[in-house]
Amino acid sequence: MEKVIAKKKFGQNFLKDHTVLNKIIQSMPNNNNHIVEIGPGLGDLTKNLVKYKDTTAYEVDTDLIGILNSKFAKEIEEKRFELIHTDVLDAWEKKGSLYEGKYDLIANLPYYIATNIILRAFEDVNCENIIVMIQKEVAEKFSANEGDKEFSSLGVITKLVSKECRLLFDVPPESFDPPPKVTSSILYVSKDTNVELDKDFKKFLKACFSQPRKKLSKNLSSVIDKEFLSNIYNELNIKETLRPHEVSASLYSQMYTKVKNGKKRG
Ligand SMILES: C[S@@+](CC[C@H](N)C(=O)[O-])C[C@H]1O[C@@H](n2cnc3c(N)ncnc32)[C@H](O)[C@@H]1O
Repeated sequence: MEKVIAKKKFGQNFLKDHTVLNKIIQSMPNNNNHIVEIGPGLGDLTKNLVKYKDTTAYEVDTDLIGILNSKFAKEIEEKRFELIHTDVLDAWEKKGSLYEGKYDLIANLPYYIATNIILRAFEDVNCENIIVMIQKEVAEKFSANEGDKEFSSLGVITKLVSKECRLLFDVPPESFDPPPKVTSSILYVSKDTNVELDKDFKKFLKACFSQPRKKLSKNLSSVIDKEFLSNIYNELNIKETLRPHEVSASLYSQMYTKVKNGKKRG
């Protein structure tokens, strides 16, 4: 077969390391969920996924569609594999969910939109578990704990929407062809499907973390009345000197509820 030239604009770094592929498969949750893969690429991970479970994959690159259709002709015929040729973010926009039943997202993500994809998967009510390869630095933001210097709005959101979030293992650039410039990590998130975040919560967090090294009270005082803010701090027993990364996800959630209720009244 003709050698495929990886396209930078689609974040194509094909995973070639069999040990890593096996470790991803071994990390799959033991349940009856369908699998959704984003960006099957040349199908190396896909080949392993379809051995275990029915899979739906979304691929944007037209040049890969023919290759995948012939590689997985048997699985497509047997309805164990469905390949959807589209930009996955458009699919979410149009359909709301990537699959009509409960599913786990398992993928080596295109890094240029990895954060967006994970945040979108958090909102997709049918997605229960997420096992994705992303840039290590980004994975550390998602899995950070309060007090860690990496704890940001991504960490707060992840804590609130998940039962568990962990970095499973790191993957060096040499495991890919072509090798990316950075180390990668596998991120595992088990979602708490009962939680739905308020649509304006992200805007509130943006204000909270606008100047991450300043005091949280300073960041909030530019969007909230000082006296109202001081009352919230007193009611929730929050120390005035705390920086944004030192406040727990649950306190952020309680503060947001008070701000929202206060605004409704005011
Ligand atoms: C890092 S590669 C992973 C390829 C393959 N899964 C592997 O592990 O070798 C990312 C894949 O995502 C695809 N991709 C990039 N942007 C996409 C988008 N917006 N929607 C769907 N697929 C996309 C790329 O074409 C590529 O196949």
